[in-house]
Amino acid sequence: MSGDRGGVLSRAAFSLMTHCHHHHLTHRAFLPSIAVPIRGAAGFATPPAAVVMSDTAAMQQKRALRSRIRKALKDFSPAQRTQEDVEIQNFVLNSSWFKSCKGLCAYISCKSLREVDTSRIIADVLKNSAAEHGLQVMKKLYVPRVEDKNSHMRMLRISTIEDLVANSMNILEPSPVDSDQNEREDVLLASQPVDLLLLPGLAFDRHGRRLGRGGGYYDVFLRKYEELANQQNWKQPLRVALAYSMQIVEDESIPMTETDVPVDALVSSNGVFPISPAALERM
Ligand SMILES: Nc1nc2c(c(=O)[nH]1)N(C=O)[C@@H](CNc1ccc(C(=O)N[C@@H](CCC(=O)O)C(=O)O)cc1)CN2
Ligand SMILES: Nc1ncnc2c1ncn2[C@@H]1O[C@H](COP(=O)(O)OP(=O)(O)OP(=O)(O)O)[C@@H](O)[C@H]1O
Repeated sequence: MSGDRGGVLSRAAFSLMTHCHHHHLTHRAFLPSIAVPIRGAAGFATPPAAVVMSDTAAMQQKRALRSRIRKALKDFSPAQRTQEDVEIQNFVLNSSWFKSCKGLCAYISCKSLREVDTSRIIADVLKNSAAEHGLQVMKKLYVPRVEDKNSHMRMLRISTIEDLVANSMNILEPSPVDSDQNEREDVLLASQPVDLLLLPGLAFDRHGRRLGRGGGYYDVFLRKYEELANQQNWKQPLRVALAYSMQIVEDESIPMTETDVPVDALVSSNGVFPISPAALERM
């Protein structure tokens, strides 16, 4: 840590780091030395009170960071964006944790929001000819549908790209019922767990902190799913965020508030960066 510029947050981050040195990060050659797990093996540690800066200060800092990243994304050259889209999706598609996953939640990327493209990943999951799948069972895929403005989003199961319709924000999302008028399965009501969550966001850091678009949709969903998995005695799914290199920011830039849920790993055009102990074990 360089000095104490960040005040409370910086000291808190340092104390978190010193608690986590027993994870042998040096064994992972591809992991940058600054990537340090921020929670214990039991799950996400609620940060001590001192870690949480005043909520209004945090909100202002988040707002400023959002507009900085939005601007950078606007200025990102289409050619470079496309290149990173290809590389990021290749890292996911070629990974053992993706190949072996039986169920996942993923976002349907939106071009105008300049989100990391997920179309090849979605297409891969939904490809359904027996020849392509061999003996593998099809992965169950759940994608977001916004239900109301109160940070309420459901993850509904789709089986073809045709299940998606554009919403008022021009994001593709599943219709609530399928072509047979059956309710789609909600991942929070499913009898089987998912093992992977592919997450969007505006900014991320090497500790797994994540800044979303400010709706709280994902934070609320991630909490609910964590609770469900705990109740059911399921293994927690890996929370993996997809990020353009410009979306990965320095350590002190993303303030964490009480409701923020960190991610287990990042995938950027530079590779897969496991962060949490669960990620280090499984990736
Ligand atoms: N592809 C995708 N689907 C998703 C999300 C997402 O981030 N990406 N969501 C994750 O929450 C939910 C939808 N939430 C959203 C929240 C804000 C905006 C949006 O257009 N924000 C504008 C600014 C709007 C404003 O503040 O006036 C922006 O970020 O530029 C879009 C979706 C569910 N589905
Ligand atoms: N678990 C929760 N329960 C209730 N409100 C929440 C929860 N999580 C977040 N919120 C609220 O949602 C709003 C947006 O939060 P925040 O700025 O952290 O969202 P974000 O991380 O950018 O968005 P997202 O999670 O959708 O990507 C805040 O007002 C926050 O209090």
